[in-house]
Amino acid sequence: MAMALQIATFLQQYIYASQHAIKKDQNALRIGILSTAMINPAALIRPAESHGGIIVSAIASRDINNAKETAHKYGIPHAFGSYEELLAEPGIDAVYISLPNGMHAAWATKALNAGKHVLLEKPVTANADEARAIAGLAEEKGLVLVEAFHWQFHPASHAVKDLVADHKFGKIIRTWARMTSPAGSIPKSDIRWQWDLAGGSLMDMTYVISATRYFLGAGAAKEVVYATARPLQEDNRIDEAMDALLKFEVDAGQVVQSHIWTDMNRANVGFLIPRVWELPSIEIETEHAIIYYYNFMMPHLYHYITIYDKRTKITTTQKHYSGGPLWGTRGEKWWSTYRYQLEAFVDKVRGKQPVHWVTLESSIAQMETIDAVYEKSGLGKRQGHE
Ligand SMILES: NC(=O)C1=CN([C@@H]2O[C@H](COP(=O)(O)OP(=O)(O)OC[C@H]3O[C@@H](n4cnc5c(N)ncnc54)[C@H](OP(=O)(O)O)[C@@H]3O)[C@@H](O)[C@H]2O)C=CC1
Ligand SMILES: O=C1OC[C@@H](O)[C@H](O)[C@H]1O
Repeated sequence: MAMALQIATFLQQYIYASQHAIKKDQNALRIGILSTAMINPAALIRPAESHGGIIVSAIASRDINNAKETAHKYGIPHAFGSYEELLAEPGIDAVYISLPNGMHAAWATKALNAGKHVLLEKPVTANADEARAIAGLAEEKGLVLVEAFHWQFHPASHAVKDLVADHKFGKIIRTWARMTSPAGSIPKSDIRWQWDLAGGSLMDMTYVISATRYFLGAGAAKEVVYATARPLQEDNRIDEAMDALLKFEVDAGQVVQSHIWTDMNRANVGFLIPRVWELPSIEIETEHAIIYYYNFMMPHLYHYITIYDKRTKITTTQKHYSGGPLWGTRGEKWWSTYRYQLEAFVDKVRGKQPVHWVTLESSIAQMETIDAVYEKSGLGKRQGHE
């Protein structure tokens, strides 16, 4: 149901963000966008409307007409017919890269070399070698580079983290995370099905590993016990679905088993009914509780967190659309995950401590885990290109 969530977010953002458009600060950060990707309005353009500290000042496309059309539609002052031209523009402080996965590393490298801070779409690169290279470059240049794991910035995610962080319910025993899209919901021409663009279900639905690692507070998986890919009929190098069992080391040597499952072509019930209820979710079992976070990827639309206490056998439910352990009184109920992310990004570029951050170390561990799953499945690591 990932696409449906995306569409709902577009609507949510359209309604709320444009209603809350505010005047920009004099020294607002100027960000440019590389590509006219579908995700741009939800992830950056709309959220920026309600942030006084950032202006979307340029957009670049391989086709100048697309760039102009998008610029006109969203009131973006400058349009460029190539990504290089935007990067050469001295008035731009940062870029948002929403190119296909396989192009992330090459364009993040060019952007950093051009002196721009980078908000880079997930998955950060095609593989861990590329992630290490761009992380090293960002550090060398002293520029901000971050993987856009928007969901991690939402108050609901912090509330779940808080539930497991201090062993309130004992140690974590196991986790289970899934993300699926109904059969036929992603057109065959989509970048997600293209080997050359580092497509595949685990790459696109990388959230399942991100959520697992975030709640465990773990680095890269210690072991991939098994990884079973269901290859795409038209190209067996692409995983239409991936089912894997991983082992992560947490705390002092304790090992947790984590099941992850992605499916970009999830069979409908009786061939007809898309599983609309199957939103991205994670279950975390601890010694004393089972915690379930429903719709962790886009909690701003709808989510719930249930805590089943094994000792009392009572289930309680929580929802958090604002506030929480990290944001406190900052933020609004209508802020999307992307809006929270943008708040943190602007803070980081401005040298302020963001309430939460996706570190480069974490993005490298994320890609190491993805590489290991692909290797175990027999499909092999993904490759990047320009
Ligand atoms: N954070 C989130 O919630 C989401 C993140 N994503 C991530 O964002 C990225 C973009 O995804 P999505 O919006 O679906 O992408 P789209 O397919 O909509 O757009 C990709 C853009 O990349 C540019 N491009 C450059 N070279 C190519 C090529 N060879 N083939 C296709 N496009 C090319 C095109 O822009 P142009 O022609 O203008 O140059 C195109 O519009 C991915 O990395 C994806 O994982 C996607 C959806 C949600
Ligand atoms: O990041 C994403 O989030 C929403 C999904 O629709 C999409 O496939 C994925 O790229």
